[in-house]
Amino acid sequence: MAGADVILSTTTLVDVPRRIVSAALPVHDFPLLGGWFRVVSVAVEGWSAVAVRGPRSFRLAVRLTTTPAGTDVTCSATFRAPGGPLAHRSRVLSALTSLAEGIRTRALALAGAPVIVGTAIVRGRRLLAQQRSYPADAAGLWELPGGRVEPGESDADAVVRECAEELGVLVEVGAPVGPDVALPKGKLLRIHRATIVGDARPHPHDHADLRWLTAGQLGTVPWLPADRVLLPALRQLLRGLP
Ligand SMILES: Nc1nc2c([nH]c(=O)n2[C@H]2C[C@H](O)[C@@H](COP(=O)(O)OP(=O)(O)OP(=O)(O)O)O2)c(=O)[nH]1
Repeated sequence: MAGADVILSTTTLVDVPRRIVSAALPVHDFPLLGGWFRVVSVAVEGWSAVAVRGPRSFRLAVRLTTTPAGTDVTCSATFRAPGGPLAHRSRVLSALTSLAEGIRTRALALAGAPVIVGTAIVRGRRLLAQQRSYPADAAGLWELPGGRVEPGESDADAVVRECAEELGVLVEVGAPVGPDVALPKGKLLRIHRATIVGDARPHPHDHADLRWLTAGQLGTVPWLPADRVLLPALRQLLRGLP
């Protein structure tokens, strides 16, 4: 018997801004309900994953909604239940609750995390990427200009300072791009859009190379792992430019 599609969901309030809760969503394959799930999209508004091993025809989605008290995390599952809608209800609901609890715990930890700002500098429908020269495990990989937000600085102050130090240019800082992304050692990566003031040319002060990449070229360089999560948002940014 094929059974009907069943949708179950739970909502949990997390007292943390949505941009930070989005960094708490799993981005690698993870186990749930006796199987493994693969993340297929991550955005500030939420996330979706499909079963790749175990419970086939199973989709999970997390929707993040800003509320006056923080962020509502709604976890939902869509699946085929051969025994009818009630057959797996309590097991699925408890898995959704544990998914939400994991997100909540990580989001609360990330709320106090040091922020690393990255800068999406765009010019003529191209994005400026830079190649790291150190440490050994990151040398040769690509990232966006930026660095740690120092005590007392705003994100925008840190973007301006880092772009001056790393590239020798003055930038005008715009809105955040894509979701925040959790980094190793409990840090948080947040990308801001920016444009170079005037027609100054950036020079790599402590990086191996710089490149201006079109949306179609973004996948042609090896990025740091966290930046790979951001490629869809960066592509969308470039494709949406006038
Ligand atoms: N600037 C930047 N850092 C990134 C990106 N993606 C990513 O994972 N990171 C990581 C690499 C580093 O571990 C960390 C940046 O921290 P940092 O600025 O304090 O450290 P750093 O290694 O560049 O060294 P330094 O400035 O202390 O010399 O963030 C990105 O796109 N831009």
